[in-house]
Amino acid sequence: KRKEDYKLRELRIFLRDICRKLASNRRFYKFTKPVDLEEVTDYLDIIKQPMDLETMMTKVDMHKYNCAKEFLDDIDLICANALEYNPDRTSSDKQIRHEACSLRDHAHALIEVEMDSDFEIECQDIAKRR
Ligand SMILES: Cc1noc(C)c1-c1cc(NS(=O)(=O)c2ccccc2)cc(C(=O)O)c1
Repeated sequence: KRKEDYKLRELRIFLRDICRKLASNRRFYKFTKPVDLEEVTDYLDIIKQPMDLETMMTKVDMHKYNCAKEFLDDIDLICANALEYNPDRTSSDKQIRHEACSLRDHAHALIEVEMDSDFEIECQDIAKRR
């Protein structure tokens, strides 16, 4: 195995831990699974690229993320989807928008604190080459 394959394995171990922490926070419950298209029947009319934390965990296992930035892009997608699908002044829409912004900020903060910045730079260089 190449040296960079060991780096990417270390990245996967790190991202699984981040994903687990986010998915186990009760505040982010609505983002843990794909939106149920039987329950939310017009979801795909409005949201063209659904995303959720379970799907992200699968993407980690399938080596889809080569750096933390790519992982955070999917977190930002979860948040953007929730803001787009739930835009109204109702309390339920406001609540899910608040939860979505909290998920986004928590994820960025967790990675900022726990990730060595040089390691992320090395991963982003690998990502560019792939
Ligand atoms: C996410 C999301 N984005 O737009 C909307 C609207 C939601 C969303 C989706 C669901 N129901 S769900 O079956 O798709 C589901 C349940 C548990 C975990 C993950 C998804 C419930 C709620 C709610 O407010 O209770 C909100």
